[in-house]
Amino acid sequence: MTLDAGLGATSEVGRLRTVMLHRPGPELTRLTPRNNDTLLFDGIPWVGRAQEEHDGFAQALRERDVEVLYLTDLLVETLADDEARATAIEATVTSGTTSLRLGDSLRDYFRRALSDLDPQGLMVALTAGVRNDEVRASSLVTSLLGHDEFLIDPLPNLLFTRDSSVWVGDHVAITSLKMPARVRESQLTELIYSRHPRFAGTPRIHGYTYEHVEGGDVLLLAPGVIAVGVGERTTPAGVERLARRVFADGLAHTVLAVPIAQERATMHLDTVATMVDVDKIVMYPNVAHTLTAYAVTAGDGEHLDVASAEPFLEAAAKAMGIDRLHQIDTGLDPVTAEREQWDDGNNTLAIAPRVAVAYERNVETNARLEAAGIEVVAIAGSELGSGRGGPRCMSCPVSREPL
Ligand SMILES: NC(=O)NCCC[C@H](N)C(=O)O
Repeated sequence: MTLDAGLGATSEVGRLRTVMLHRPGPELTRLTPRNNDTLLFDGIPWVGRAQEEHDGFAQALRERDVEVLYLTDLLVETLADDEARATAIEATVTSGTTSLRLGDSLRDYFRRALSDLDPQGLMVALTAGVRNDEVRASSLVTSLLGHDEFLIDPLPNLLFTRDSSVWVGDHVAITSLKMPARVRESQLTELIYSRHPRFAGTPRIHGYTYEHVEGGDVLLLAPGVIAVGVGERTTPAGVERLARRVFADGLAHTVLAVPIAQERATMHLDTVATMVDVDKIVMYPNVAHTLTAYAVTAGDGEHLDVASAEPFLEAAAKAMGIDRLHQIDTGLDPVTAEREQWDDGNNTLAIAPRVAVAYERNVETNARLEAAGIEVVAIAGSELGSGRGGPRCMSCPVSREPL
């Protein structure tokens, strides 16, 4: 197996060649007012409109010569292989909360029932989940659980492909997602990256059973410099493991560990800041003066050298070897800034230096981006946004040109 020489990314802004998205599908139809909080959505999206908005996003990327891969297509292609199917089924039925919910009889039932499905049917079962009233099994567990309870949970947050894997150079990190509703997502990316012919053989730097690291926290500020948010999702131990590994594999010389508030509004570092040029960052102004970073570099052997906390923008510029990392949206009034941050105004996806996809609704932040010379590719996201993620969250760059 020879790897595609162009796989991977060393920055946030190198010309985007290939991206992995997930077009919202039947998993979103599983959301109800009773489960949306647990499933990490702030509302019940209008699924058809969310799909239209997502198609608009994909189209905007294709019009700029970006190849769009869909996670579910890759998954169905991967599941064509018998061994991959068996691995996927076993991982699902033995996965933490699912395994505990099913018990022995239903676990065995699902082993058989899922292996009877074709790759497309299996993909739908794994992503949209299976409700109690959708199985033919009858057991003590099916009798006692409510008819509309999930035996296998749906994965509505697959939409946010940023979080379930992240490329660092030509290596891929299979992330370890913190929230129970998302844990199974990276079993699927693990399967794709290890068994899909396009990716098999890609070197790894993390795994889904390791300490928590989520892709939305990982920002490739410049070749060799990675910022990692540490807050609600990525843990201190997660960034420690990642740092050790990227140093050992020569993928970075500095990791900036960036504490962020453990709150839903700032669940990942990319909810407060994203790169839009080699030396420009759009950043939630209400945190700009308080955000700090611990610069981590390789020490002797396994030891890591950890510098004292410094203001983020200063630590980043120093590590990147530039005079200044310019913050774009200074001057936004705090209430507008708060509203637009909630709606992912700072969560942009750069297609190239100074060209970034952003939600159209964040008019004030977008105006500042334009004023700073950034071309804003505006997309609709009123329904997509109910999952609290913007263009960066909804995309996993698989290939970017080096700067
Ligand atoms: N990188 C990101 O900020 N991703 C957005 C994830 C939203 C999802 N509903 C979650 O709570 O995990």
